Amino acid sequence: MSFDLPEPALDASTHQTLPTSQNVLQPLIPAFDVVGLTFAYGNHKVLEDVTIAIPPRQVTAIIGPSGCGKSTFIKALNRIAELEGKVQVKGRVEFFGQNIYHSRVNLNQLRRQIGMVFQKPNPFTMSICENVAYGVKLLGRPSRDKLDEIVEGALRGAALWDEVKDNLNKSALGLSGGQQQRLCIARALAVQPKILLMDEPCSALDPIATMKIEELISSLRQHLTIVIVTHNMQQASRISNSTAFFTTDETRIGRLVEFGPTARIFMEASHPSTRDYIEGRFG
Ligand SMILES: Nc1ncnc2c1ncn2[C@@H]1O[C@H](COP(=O)(O)OP(=O)(O)OP(=O)(O)O)[C@@H](O)[C@H]1O
Repeated sequence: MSFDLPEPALDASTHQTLPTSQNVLQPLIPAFDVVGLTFAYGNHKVLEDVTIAIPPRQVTAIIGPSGCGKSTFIKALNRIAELEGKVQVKGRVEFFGQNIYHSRVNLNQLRRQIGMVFQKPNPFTMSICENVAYGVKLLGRPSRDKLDEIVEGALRGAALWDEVKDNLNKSALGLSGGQQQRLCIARALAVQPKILLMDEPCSALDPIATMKIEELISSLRQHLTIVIVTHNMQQASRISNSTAFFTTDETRIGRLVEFGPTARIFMEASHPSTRDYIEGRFG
């Protein structure tokens, strides 16, 4: 793994803000500033020279054909890709100004701030309440009342509270697929992340459950930065502010082709391969 710049690992919550004319505090820096990222599992290069600045408090959709490295890209953003084996990383990934590949980065703290929701809902084999409280208890020992408050807040935040409030001690495995996915979102929210990475979170869900997750994403973006991988072009156009199109060629190495406001990417993409992909001509 290569680390470009030696610098202290700071707490990302210390990033600077400035008041705007509307007197609203706006972050000055991207949520993720990725420069020249090249990523390999062992010697298998999957991404090359990806440069992208992901805006804060927006939804960014990552689209592209199967195998172009979309999941790998988001798993490189919270360094969970390396849990799957040896990886090689070149380039720079800054999270609110911190180089996350610096050797002194606290990975637990990093991953707490960058939550992740996967394709298949993966609730733990425990009660609904224990699922949401799980990460909170790992971080400290809140009082019972505080924990109850956090669990309720996270379940409300994930638009699940009304459906489960009378069954908090029942097994999470008894929930429907869509409810399980919202429970996983609640579990991620409970530790107050700054970012939510979502890897095709609706691909295992029916249209109604998908609609609920999309509504949830739209409400969460007021407070959170969301990066979502999706194969569903309509979903990307409905819920995202910005879209990044990745693709690969005969080398099987993924590259970022184009990134910009979703409306522009969908209406007048600059690159022919982006237009071909969006219009369903390949992928
Ligand atoms: N843990 C891993 N070890 C080795 N190779 C991997 C690993 N995970 C993914 N790959 C390889 O990396 C490449 C990109 O995979 P990735 O899942 O990131 O693509 P993707 O665009 O998300 O694909 P899909 O849309 O099909 O989910 C593929 O060739 C895949 O086989």
